[in-house]
Amino acid sequence: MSSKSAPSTPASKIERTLASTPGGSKVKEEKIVVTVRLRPLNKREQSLKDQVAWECIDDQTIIYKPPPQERSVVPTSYTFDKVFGPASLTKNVYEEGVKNVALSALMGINATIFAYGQTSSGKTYTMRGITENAVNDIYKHILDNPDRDFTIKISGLEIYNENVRDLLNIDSGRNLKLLDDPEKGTVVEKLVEETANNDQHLRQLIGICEAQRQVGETALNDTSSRSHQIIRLTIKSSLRENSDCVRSFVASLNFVDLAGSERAVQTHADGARLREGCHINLSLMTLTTVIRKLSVGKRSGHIPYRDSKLTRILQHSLGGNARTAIICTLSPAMSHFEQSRNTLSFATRAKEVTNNAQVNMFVSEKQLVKHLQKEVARLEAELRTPDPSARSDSEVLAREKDLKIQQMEMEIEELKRQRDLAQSQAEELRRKIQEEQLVCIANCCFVFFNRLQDFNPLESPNRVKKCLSFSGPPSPKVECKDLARGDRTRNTMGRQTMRQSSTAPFTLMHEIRKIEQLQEQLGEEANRALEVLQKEVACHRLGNQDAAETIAKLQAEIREMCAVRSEPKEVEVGDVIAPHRSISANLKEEITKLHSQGSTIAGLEEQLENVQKSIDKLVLSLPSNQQAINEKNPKPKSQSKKKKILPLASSNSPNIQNLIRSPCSPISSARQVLESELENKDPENDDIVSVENFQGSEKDTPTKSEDGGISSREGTPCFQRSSSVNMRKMQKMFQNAAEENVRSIRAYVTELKERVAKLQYQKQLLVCQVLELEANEAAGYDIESDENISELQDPLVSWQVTFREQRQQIIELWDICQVSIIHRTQFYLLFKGDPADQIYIEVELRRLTWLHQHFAELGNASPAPQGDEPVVSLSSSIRALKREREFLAKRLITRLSAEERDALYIKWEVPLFGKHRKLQLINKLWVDPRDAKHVQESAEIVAKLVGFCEGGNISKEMFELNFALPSDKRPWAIGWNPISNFLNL
Ligand SMILES: Nc1ncnc2c1ncn2[C@@H]1O[C@H](COP(=O)(O)OP(=O)(O)OP(=O)(O)O)[C@@H](O)[C@H]1O
Repeated sequence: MSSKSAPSTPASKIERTLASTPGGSKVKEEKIVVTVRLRPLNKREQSLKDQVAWECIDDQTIIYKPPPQERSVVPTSYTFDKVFGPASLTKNVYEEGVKNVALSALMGINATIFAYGQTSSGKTYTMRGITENAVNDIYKHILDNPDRDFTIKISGLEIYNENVRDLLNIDSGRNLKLLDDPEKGTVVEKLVEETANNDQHLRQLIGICEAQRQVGETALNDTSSRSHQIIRLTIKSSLRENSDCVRSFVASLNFVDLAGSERAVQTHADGARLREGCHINLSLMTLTTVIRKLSVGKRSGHIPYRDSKLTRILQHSLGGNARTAIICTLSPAMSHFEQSRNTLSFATRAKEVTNNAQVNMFVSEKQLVKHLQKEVARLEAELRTPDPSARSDSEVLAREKDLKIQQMEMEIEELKRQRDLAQSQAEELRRKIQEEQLVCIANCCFVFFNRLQDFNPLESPNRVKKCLSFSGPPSPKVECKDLARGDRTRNTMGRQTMRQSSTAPFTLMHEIRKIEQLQEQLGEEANRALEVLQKEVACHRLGNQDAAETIAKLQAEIREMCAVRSEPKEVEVGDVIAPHRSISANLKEEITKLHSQGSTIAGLEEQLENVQKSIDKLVLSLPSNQQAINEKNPKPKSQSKKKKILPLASSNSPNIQNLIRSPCSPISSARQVLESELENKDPENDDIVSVENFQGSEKDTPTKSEDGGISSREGTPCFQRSSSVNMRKMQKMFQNAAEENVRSIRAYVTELKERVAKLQYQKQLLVCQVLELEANEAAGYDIESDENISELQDPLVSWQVTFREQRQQIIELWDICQVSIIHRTQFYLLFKGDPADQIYIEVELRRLTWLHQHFAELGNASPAPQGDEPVVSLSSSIRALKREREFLAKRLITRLSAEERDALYIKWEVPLFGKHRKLQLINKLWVDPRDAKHVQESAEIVAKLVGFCEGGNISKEMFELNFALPSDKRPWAIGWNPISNFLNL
């Protein structure tokens, strides 16, 4: 903004939040400005001789003044941006508390001022004065800034019983819809917006809005506002004519007068007033939740703006693109202490909410057209008088770009030239080496030829041929022994042979024979090396003894398990009800069967554990792991050498083959690759292996010749390169395949475990049924005529309906039987009506029914302990539940922040500063089984305290273990008789 247009009003003070140049729209984070206003005691309060509970001790602190009889309570103080005592004027509240925020709207920043507080605390009284003062200042600013053109529009709405009504068009009687606009956010459809011609007109329109608002009489306020009122001014401003600036400011300024939070008991509300009160409290609760969530950071999860129309409309003002000021109004009366403290808690949290206000600018079409016309005129003038020095920026840029491209092209050319030069140099070098080798061979032949001529001219052609057959080619791989001593030898060859020219013919013959012999040896050596290599490859293919044995064991175990697994299939879900008929005939037999099933399942789990161990062993025996182990625990040299050469030493175990044949195993393909690699091996490579072996093998393929240069294969770089690359590749392939197998077996084992868990549950259900039947038989009840069972078997009964009914029964039985609230929470959060939950719901309902009967039979009597069995009685359950609540109360400290705790105290109406408030809160959880919301919220709190989340760290299969004693690892193995074992909580 130019200095010319800078506001001369105190609004200039708010530059800290402004993007003060029209060119930028910087976002600035800023906390909500929170002030508190304490009104004087009103006539009603005075007449009731109500005491003053609050005092503003300075301009930022308000404290609670406990009555003399409450000496023990430490005075509590709250600090805010500003606090205003009973004697303060609304003008002061405006000037010191909200003016800066309100006038931001004049410079394109959205602003919202709202009043929050209990009914009759002075919200309307304060907001009227604030609006009046703001209007005055807005028009003062307009007067002070004649260079800018301002447009002010006004709209007014109220949210009454969750309906949005247009206060400037009340006759329409419409409930206005809220629409989502991608740019503007929530928009109220068809809301009338009037343009204010001047300040008087604006005041008049505001007056209309206030007059149309729903007001009613309550015990606390003769003119109680029964709706939330939002008066919105939209302020646009742009620089007047002759300005180059095309951008204009636009912002909205909201004055929000909320309906007061109220207690029906205090307002004596009934009928329509009570209904209004409910809506008011509900939307204020959403506002409180939004503020609470925003106060712990915007990333604290979902912010429920959409839960009420109020928060939806005010979304920008709550943590969004706006500056916001909240005035919290308080009654000083002791009788309103609780409500006042709730207001202060709200204010405390609101202080932590951060907004991201930015300057909102728009380009007016009129201004834009004007600007473009000017620009066109300037360009036309430029074209008429071309001036090279006045080139446009884009031309300069294009030129720079062209220059850069040219430069890069030149660099590429230079690089190409250098590359060609290097290639020709390399070519030249290669050619020279070949020439040198040819000279060397020619010399050699010349000497032989001369010698043979000396010896026997008639035989010479054959001899020459033979000599050339091994010394001729330039390749170094077939150089004869004398020639193979290296470059040095090769270079001096000519001189040596010249010196030998006088050697006797038989010496020469001997030389030739020796070379022939060496050639033969070379062939043999190559063959031997190949054999060793093939053996090694074969050994690798077969795997090592340990792994093979493990795999054999593993397979035997899996086979055994498969056999065991088929047995419990008799107890499938569909069969659960079936035993009823036979049970009534022969209960004993069924019970024995169940008992044996228990041990079968136990056996199955043991088997599973064995398999798991075997898998772990197998994983350990894999080459990479083995190598890691060897590195960790070095073995004696001979052993480690064996491992190194044969990491998967020979074994004829068929098991590995079985494993390899497993459909998910890639090892079969790995094997094919292996074989094809050997079969298709390039003969050239054979040569390389043999020659290099010839050059350096001694340990594994010793030769007779000491001076033959044949040494150990180990440590020969070329050998390692050619064979160990393949070995590593093979090991890797085997390892991958084995790991793949292990993974598939693990998945299989997990699946089996899940089946075991399910069987266990089914067994529990069966046991419950048996007990029920036993009890019914004892009572002479005819099982066949049991309607409940026939209903259970009726496939037409909708599961969802049944689920809801049964879950409600369960919740009520939990309450009656004083069941652990952690257990309730887990169960409640886990089983939400999925058809697969049927069995769990069934079991829970049956065991609770049994428990209920059991408690009823016991009455107040303390049951005698049966051996080691824990005694279950209602009183023991109550005691256990009490301990659990105490435990959870302690967890409130560690699991929740102070703010979260305070929010809960407020929500659950626990005095914020009361004694034992943590326990008080926990004692309020899970106490109303008929209130679904209460149950849900109780479960959420307990879940948070014990640290489990839905779909997270608890699973249905795990859940069943909660029926068992913590010390009991295999609940099904105990047998059904002491049912209290798994009913114990
Ligand atoms: N600071 C104050 N000084 C003097 N009187 C006040 C002050 N605040 C409020 N009052 C008086 O208290 C009464 C209730 O105030 P008001 O209607 O503004 O409360 P409210 O919070 O808007 O109530 P509701 O939520 O029920 O609408 C009014 O008669 C008002 O004049």
